[in-house]
Amino acid sequence: MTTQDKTGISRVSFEDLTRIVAERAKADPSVSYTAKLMAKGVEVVAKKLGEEGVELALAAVAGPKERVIAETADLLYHLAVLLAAREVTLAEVEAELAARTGRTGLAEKASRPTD
Ligand SMILES: N=c1c2ncn([C@@H]3O[C@H](COP(=O)(O)OP(=O)(O)OP(=O)(O)O)[C@@H](O)[C@H]3O)c2ncn1[C@@H]1O[C@H](COP(=O)(O)O)[C@@H](O)[C@H]1O
Repeated sequence: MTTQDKTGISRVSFEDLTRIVAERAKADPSVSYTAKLMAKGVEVVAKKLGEEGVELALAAVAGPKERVIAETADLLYHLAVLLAAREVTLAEVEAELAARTGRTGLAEKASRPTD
């Protein structure tokens, strides 16, 4: 699920991360942080997501770019865990995003050839 771009940099997409998290949620909590966190229940998962959000906000205001990147990765991971805990699929979120894009008409503009 890790891919490499043209410059050889390894990447994991958010979509792939949600798949990894969904898979690890079924693992033994003694070997998987994901399974251990999910076993604590949605309240703990939600609290963790809130903490990571605050950490990213603080880094954005006063931290170096590397810290913002690291805190964003933490936030995205914990968001993936929260979605798994609430059995929300990324496809459902993407459909909501598409509906919003449709409301602004930007989807039509993006696909229309330039004048
Ligand atoms: N992306 C992540 C990821 N980001 C952060 N973390 C963990 O999130 C935890 C939270 O960081 P904290 O500094 O708050 O740590 P902590 O105080 O020990 O955590 P708590 O006791 O408060 O829960 C750390 O233990 C990190 O290891 C992650 N754990 C897992 N993943 C991904 O999930 C996959 C599966 O992981 P396992 O479930 O552990 O197999 C991995 O291959 C990764 O791709």
